[in-house]
Amino acid sequence: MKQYLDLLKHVYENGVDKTDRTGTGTRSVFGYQMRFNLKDGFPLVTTKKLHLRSIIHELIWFLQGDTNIKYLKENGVSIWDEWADENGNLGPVYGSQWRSWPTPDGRHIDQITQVIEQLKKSPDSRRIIVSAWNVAEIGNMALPPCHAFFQFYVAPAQPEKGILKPQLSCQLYQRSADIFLGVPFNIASYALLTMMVAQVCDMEVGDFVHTLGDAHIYSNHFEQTELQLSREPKPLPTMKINPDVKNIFDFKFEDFELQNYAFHPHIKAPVAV
Ligand SMILES: Nc1nc(=O)c2c([nH]1)NC[C@@H]1CN(c3ccc(C(=O)N[C@@H](CCC(=O)O)C(=O)O)cc3)CN21
Ligand SMILES: O=c1ccn([C@H]2C[C@H](O)[C@@H](COP(=O)(O)O)O2)c(=O)[nH]1
Repeated sequence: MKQYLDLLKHVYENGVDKTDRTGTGTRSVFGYQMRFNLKDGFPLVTTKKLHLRSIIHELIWFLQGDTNIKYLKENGVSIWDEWADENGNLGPVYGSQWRSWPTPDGRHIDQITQVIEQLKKSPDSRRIIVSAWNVAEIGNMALPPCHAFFQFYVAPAQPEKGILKPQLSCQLYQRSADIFLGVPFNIASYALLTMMVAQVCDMEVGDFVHTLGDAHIYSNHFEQTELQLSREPKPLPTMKINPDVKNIFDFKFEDFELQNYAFHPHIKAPVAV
């Protein structure tokens, strides 16, 4: 995960100190891009232990179109607790926009189903996009989407190079990035989503391209950042997905198995609310 450590170091050493909505204070740069070839292994940060359980459950929860934290709580995931109302609701956040974006004439668009159909029928399309940034609904969301907009790209098979199937890449635009806590989750989540989409479309994986807007380290994560930068990254683990799942909405927690994850000890950090 050199790419991630390079980002952390770049912002820590070159960012500008800036106030922010949470009142914590950040060091920040505007505009940064990372690229992960998903054939090189599963991009899970190794310089601190990451809680993949939370990441997998959160992704399944998004894909079910769910926006209430009940499912997460039932599965021991607490990362969204601070933002939910007394009934566990977050408003029309990711799951709602991904699966049922409301149209002015009263219909709902399932962007995930549309993207899978596009990938199967017209993989050359330059319009294979999911947007969570629904301007009209932002005011009703507990938090405006951070990972706001993503696009898929298919490179055709190249049998002469031994690439027998089309290769699926995904690029995400993340408008605001909490580099110490959020970004390791976001990288793993979109890497996994790309693998899942590739499997149900019978494609190989290509790259995950991660483009950041305001990329920041909170000032109460500086000590943790120095500790993490002092550590040597370890080889990437491998993610095995149950090959029998052919529908993107059928994936269950048990369908994922992480192998050979070598990591440094977990580093605790407070989340800015
Ligand atoms: N400031 C901030 N950073 C974020 O990354 C973030 C938000 N707010 N608000 C909405 C979601 C919630 N996300 C979160 C929230 C908490 C952790 C966190 O505390 N992670 C710990 C423990 C993980 C666990 O309990 O599974 C970590 O060490 O990674 C991570 C992502 C990502 N988002
Ligand atoms: O998936 C996520 C969700 C949230 N974040 C971070 C980025 C910011 O630190 C906060 C959101 O605050 P805003 O004032 O709305 O930008 O949450 C993340 O990194 N990844």
